[in-house]
Amino acid sequence: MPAVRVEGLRKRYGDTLTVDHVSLEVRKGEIFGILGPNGAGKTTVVECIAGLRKQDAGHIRVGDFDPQSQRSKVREILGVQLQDCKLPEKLRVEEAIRIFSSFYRDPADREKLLADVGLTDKRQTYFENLSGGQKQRLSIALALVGQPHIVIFDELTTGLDPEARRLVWELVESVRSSGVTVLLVTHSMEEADQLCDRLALIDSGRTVVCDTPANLRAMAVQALGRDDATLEDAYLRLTGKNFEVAG
Ligand SMILES: Nc1ncnc2c1ncn2[C@@H]1O[C@H](COP(=O)(O)OP(=O)(O)OP(=O)(O)O)[C@@H](O)[C@H]1O
Repeated sequence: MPAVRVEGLRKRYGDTLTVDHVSLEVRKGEIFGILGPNGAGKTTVVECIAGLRKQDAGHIRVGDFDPQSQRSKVREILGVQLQDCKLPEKLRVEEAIRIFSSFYRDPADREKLLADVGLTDKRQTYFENLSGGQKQRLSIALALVGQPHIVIFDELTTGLDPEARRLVWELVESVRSSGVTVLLVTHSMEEADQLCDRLALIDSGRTVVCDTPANLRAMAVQALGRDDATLEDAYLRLTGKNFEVAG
């Protein structure tokens, strides 16, 4: 059984069809990327997967469960870090982890979690005084506090400097090594190429292709006759659009 299965997902906001027939399958134990430009509909897809939005059409399964009708079951196996995690400014790191732990029957060990995300020495620090990278590492800890089997990370590294981004990438790798399936939303080609085992390329609310970064690059190499073809070239080839302006 796949970790997550999405078939023919559609979601409309008013008159706009934001997600139009997105289908994808996330295998257990992989880092699966949803890659697309800003506004492509990536967040809407993962919000439907998490049961935070109701789709207009299509089927979603998280493990064996339907996020709409079995939301509490899905909450037991799915951890979510959504874009722009904002906590009260005067909340300390360890208070945030304690509060989130209280939502779960069998929460993770709080000391281990702090150590795993490299925030043990920041436990007494207010949220407002954390750096961007530390805030993102805290948001990863909060997504993992319920010991999920699958975790969604949405735009984890946007705005981080290269060093902070590298630390977050290492953390994502170690989350996967611990046996958790990762569904990663990103608009960074580099991040997708670096971290993901497989990707769904999303363009204007549609899945263009699902494949490994290496296969997508190989496709672009063959199509363009250039050995240095990149994921970006593959995107351009598949959509006819430049990634930066496609959303
Ligand atoms: N609640 C809403 N009501 C109306 N329109 C919305 C709503 N949420 C998102 N949209 C619109 O749907 C489109 C897709 O948004 P979404 O956040 O899913 O895209 P995204 O690919 O995650 O983009 P980004 O990378 O910028 O976060 C955008 O045009 C956005 O403005």
